Amino acid sequence: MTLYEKLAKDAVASSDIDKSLFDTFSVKRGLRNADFSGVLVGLTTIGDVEGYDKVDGKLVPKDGKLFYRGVELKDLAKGFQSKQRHGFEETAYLLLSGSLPNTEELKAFTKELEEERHLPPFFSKNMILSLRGRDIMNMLARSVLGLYTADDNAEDLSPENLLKQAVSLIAKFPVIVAYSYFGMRHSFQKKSLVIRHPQPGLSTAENFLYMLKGDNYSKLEADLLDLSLVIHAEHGGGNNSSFTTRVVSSAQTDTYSAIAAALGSLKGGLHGGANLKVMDMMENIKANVQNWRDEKEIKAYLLKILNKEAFDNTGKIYGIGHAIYTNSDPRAVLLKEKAEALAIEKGRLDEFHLYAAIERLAPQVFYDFKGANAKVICANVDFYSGFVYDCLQIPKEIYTPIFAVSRIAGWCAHRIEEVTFSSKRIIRPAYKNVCDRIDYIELDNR
Ligand SMILES: CC(=O)SCCNC(=O)CCNC(=O)[C@H](O)C(C)(C)COP(=O)(O)OP(=O)(O)OC[C@H]1O[C@@H](n2cnc3c(N)ncnc32)[C@H](O)[C@@H]1OP(=O)(O)O
Ligand SMILES: O=C([O-])CC(=O)C(=O)O
Repeated sequence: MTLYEKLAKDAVASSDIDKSLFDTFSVKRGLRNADFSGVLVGLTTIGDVEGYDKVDGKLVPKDGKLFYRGVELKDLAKGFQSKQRHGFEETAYLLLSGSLPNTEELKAFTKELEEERHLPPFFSKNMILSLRGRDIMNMLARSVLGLYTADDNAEDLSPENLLKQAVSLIAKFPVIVAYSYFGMRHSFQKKSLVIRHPQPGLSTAENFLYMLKGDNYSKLEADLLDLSLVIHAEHGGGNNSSFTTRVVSSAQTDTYSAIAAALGSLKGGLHGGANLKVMDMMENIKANVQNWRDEKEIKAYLLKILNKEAFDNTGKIYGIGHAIYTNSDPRAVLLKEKAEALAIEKGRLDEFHLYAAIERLAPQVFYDFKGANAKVICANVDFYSGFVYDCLQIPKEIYTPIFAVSRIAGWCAHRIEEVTFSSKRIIRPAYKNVCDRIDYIELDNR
């Protein structure tokens, strides 16, 4: 046995905690109650996620709703779309400040974003030439930590400084992602290094597409990317990356440290990284299901996935299930509409129908698999987003980074709330230790 095989065997054995002890000590696994609702750990005024009603102490599933500072997401989207305007900038303003901007405020905020898009000169050069990386989320996190050095006021926790840092990061994220993508391609795929400077007068979504593809993008693509940025921007305080932001911020550390931690969380396959997992899973399903219209064959394959006999053998159907949503995730509903329109335009309806069949059949297979007490599950935001990006010919490597380009707005709002609110306290829950006490043994006697 090698050293690592031995260490791994011992670590696995000593990490194994009897599941029944969680009940014995009333510990909520994953901070979730037995009825699947989350343990209440904080108060916020930022995002609100509704997925069920509690009636006589029981959860009653319902269609999902999402609110940003009290405004329902679908009303927000309808508002700017009906005026043929991009909405990410006003969404970010709403999340950071607590209210929708008027025309003057939006203009000033947009101008500030425009100015803040430029990376420090030493930084672009260093990042592209030295920051070799195989994963854009990892490169983004390292870049964020690097920006600490470029900020003379990095440790200042005053609300005004936190807001300056927030606007700077919201502006810079798309630039860093685009440059990191080309840097990665250059280093590892021997492709050309393309650096396009952000252009004045373009929205966040347009600038991002411009930096990726030059002028080679359509209005439809820009509108869809803008919508995607709006719907991914915030999801309450309990989602894994926003909670990470709050936990780390509660220690009174700097913005760059907190955001780098949040990026690490979002990258995970059960959180923002699920959009990439969905694409890999769908490739696997497409290759293994002969007849995409045969529901029986699709169900049998989904069951194999749940049984850990197919795809990545984890037993997870990615893009399905949510901590709060039950009947539907409103973001998936919005994306599905767009995915269908795109599929028609791009001649990919067969694929779209396969997605729609999996969205419909996965919950049925899940209930049969789990039995009567299974939680009610539905497609989540990550289910259709990859398909939409693929139709827009956006490279796979930046699916999860696009989530970050958007969610940075929500993270910053949560950080500001956590650092600023008057009843704050460092977040420090308890862990019950269930290890037996043992005597220290001298090295020669072990
Ligand atoms: C932006 C976002 O983060 S959206 C979520 C993106 N993630 C995914 O799509 C990954 C697939 N989905 C999942 O893993 C889960 O549904 C989560 C992590 C999103 C939410 O999990 P929750 O439902 O809150 O909690 P939990 O993971 O305990 O689920 C309850 C049970 O249902 C199972 N389950 C839930 N969703 C799925 C799924 N998609 N596939 C297989 N099993 C699932 C869990 O394994 C768990 O089983 P257990 O009680 O035997 O341990
Ligand atoms: O709320 C969650 O647990 C995950 C999620 O959908 C998000 O962060 O957008």
